[in-house]
Amino acid sequence: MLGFVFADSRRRIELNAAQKIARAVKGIGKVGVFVNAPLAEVQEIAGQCQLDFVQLHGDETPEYCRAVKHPVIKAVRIGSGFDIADIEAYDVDWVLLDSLVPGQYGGTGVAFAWNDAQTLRWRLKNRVMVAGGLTPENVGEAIRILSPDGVDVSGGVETNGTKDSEKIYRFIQAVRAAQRGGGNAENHFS
Ligand SMILES: O=C(O)c1ccccc1NCC(=O)[C@H](O)[C@H](O)COP(=O)(O)O
Repeated sequence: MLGFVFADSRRRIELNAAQKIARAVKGIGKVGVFVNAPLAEVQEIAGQCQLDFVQLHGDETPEYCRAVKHPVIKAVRIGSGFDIADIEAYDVDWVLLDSLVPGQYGGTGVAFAWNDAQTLRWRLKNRVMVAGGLTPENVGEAIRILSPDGVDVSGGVETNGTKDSEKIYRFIQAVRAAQRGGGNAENHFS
């Protein structure tokens, strides 16, 4: 999947540019990343860019997620003291486990303690994606520990703030090697 960040971020993409890329891309799931955006705005952009998924990284409630007309990837931030029941309340297609860094909603470049999230991972009925500080070097270990259905990477495949095709290639190779070792993760870049 390919992610378009519409949230406040150095990676934010303008709507026109996202539409052009979305039209050109075939055979890859298109994901829009939002943080606490008004529902109407999310629906409008999702329609205009023909998004396959809406990825919500803010404080969106389970009710908000249910109201979204597109399949939802709900990011939850894993730090000390998270409540599994709160996360289980999300009846969404995917739950994305990301890192808790105060003041940041995503794209932190920080990994969370994968071992501490194993119970959560296996309690969730949703498909599970893992994010946060993944790199070509560590993604295999994250897959080995959590057996996610997908992985999501941003900063770990960048050089000087720009996506780096060589790192993306190595990341995919590392995911495939981990899949051969028993994991089943897909790739997702934003
Ligand atoms: O990437 C951003 O700048 C961003 C900003 C605000 C909300 C979400 C954002 N990204 C969402 C993602 O899906 C990232 O890929 C994910 O958080 C992992 O990022 P990283 O730790 O850099 O791999």
